[in-house]
Amino acid sequence: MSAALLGSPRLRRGDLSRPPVRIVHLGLGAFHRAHQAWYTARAADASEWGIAAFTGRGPETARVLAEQDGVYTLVERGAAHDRFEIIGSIVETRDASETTALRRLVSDPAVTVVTLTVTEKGYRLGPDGTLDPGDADVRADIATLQAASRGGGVPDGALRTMPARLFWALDGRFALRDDAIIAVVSCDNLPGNGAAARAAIEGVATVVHGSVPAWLDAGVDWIETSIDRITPRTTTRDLAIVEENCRYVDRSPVVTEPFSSWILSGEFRAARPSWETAGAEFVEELAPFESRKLWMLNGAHSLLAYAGILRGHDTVAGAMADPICASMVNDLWDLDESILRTFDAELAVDEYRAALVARFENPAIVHQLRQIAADGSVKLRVRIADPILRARAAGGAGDAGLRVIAAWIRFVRDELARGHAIDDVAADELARRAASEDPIAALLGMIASELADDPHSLARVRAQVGEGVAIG
Ligand SMILES: NC(=O)c1ccc[n+]([C@@H]2O[C@H](COP(=O)([O-])OP(=O)(O)OC[C@H]3O[C@@H](n4cnc5c(N)ncnc54)[C@H](O)[C@@H]3O)[C@@H](O)[C@H]2O)c1
Ligand SMILES: O=P(O)(O)OC[C@@H](O)[C@@H](O)[C@H](O)[C@H](O)CO
Repeated sequence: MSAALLGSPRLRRGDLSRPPVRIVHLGLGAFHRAHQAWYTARAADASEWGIAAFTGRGPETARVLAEQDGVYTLVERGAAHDRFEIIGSIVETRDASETTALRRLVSDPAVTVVTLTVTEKGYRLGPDGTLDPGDADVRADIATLQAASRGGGVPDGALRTMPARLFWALDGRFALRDDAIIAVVSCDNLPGNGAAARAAIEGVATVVHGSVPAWLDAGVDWIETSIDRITPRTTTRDLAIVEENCRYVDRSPVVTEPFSSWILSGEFRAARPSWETAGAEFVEELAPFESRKLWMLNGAHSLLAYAGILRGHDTVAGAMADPICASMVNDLWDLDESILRTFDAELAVDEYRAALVARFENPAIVHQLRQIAADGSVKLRVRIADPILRARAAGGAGDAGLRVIAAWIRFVRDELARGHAIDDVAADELARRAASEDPIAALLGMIASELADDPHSLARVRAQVGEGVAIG
């Protein structure tokens, strides 16, 4: 029976408890709801920790979830069957434009945690890891904040970027009490994501205040995390599956895989949920775990996205079933592994690798390659260039990684040749470089200038782009 014919009631909070707001989240997308909100809901002290979540760009998710009192269904999709769970940790949902409410909530002393999933590009950092002064939205936000510091206000909708919004909210908190410690927990796929969040806020604060405010480190704990749970975009078919199985209408369910991991590092001087009771791990040094995840999972995802699309595939599972793509993934993992094995940490690379194969091959998770392919100019630096550069420094060739960059260059050029718009935060710059005298060197330099300056890397990428056979 079609879901539309079932006439089921709308999902509501009902008897599910409503914990008080003590966490503010920025970036109310699918991943936050599959991951941090799920860990918070399963923690032993879940009844004490409610989340007020803000979208990043548009009001739709906040509006739809508000109609359901913030409650939604988490569909855990294994290869053989779905498991349905109602999550109630989000108790308030708001649009990104509501910065007055954001500042009020972050200023509440009961709130001691801010989490972030605003995408890699949402940090507005340049290649040197500091706030990008060339970003027009950043410049506009700084002008708004400077006007506010001269006595004006910041009307809702005036701030466009996460760094400015979070700065404005934290500045409000510390204007009231300078000892109100809070933790900012970045959950985006960036290496050193806590430091990245700090750099973004520092960049805004330094211009607006003329100096680094004391609260930046005295008041804020910048937590590093490695976050892992494959969460594709929800489809209309998923809404129907939820209604058919749960007999209620949920207009905003989230579908995710059974696997989940959250590794955190850093001191929380103020209170936080006991996420460890829900399976989160706390470690002294995060970097090795983060490299394992970003290089092996996200790096292979990007490989499958570009090589897979070039070879006519749509999804991760579809591309993994292609022996050429699967063999490229294996080669990339050999490269990653050769570096990870030199790290002083128990990384269980063999087990991680075997688990990744099963996760990527899960036929029930329909993860669109085009979703992963977006913003390659930002993502490849982290996922692919980093292991190549380390391999080159250790005397290796790094060819398996260079092949991924070659696939990306072919993808970009193919898309442009077909007249398609490239889904990338630097789409204009990509088009400019692709039309330059030496497009391969220019595009490679966008991922890492060191690779464009390295004769071996440039020659390999030229050859691999030219070969074409292996990737398309
Ligand atoms: N989906 C996953 O499997 C997964 C897994 C691990 C980590 N992550 C991290 O979470 C991020 C979000 O993933 P998702 O699946 O929730 O995506 P999504 O598209 O469902 O949600 C993204 C959220 O970020 C906001 N956003 C987008 N661009 C922004 C910008 N420029 N500035 C501020 N906010 C912006 C959106 O409005 C939305 O709230 C990823 O980019 C990644 O860093 C995702
Ligand atoms: O979310 P992005 O865009 O950074 O990357 C796309 C995928 O590689 C990513 O979402 C993975 O599914 C995720 O990181 C798994 O934990």
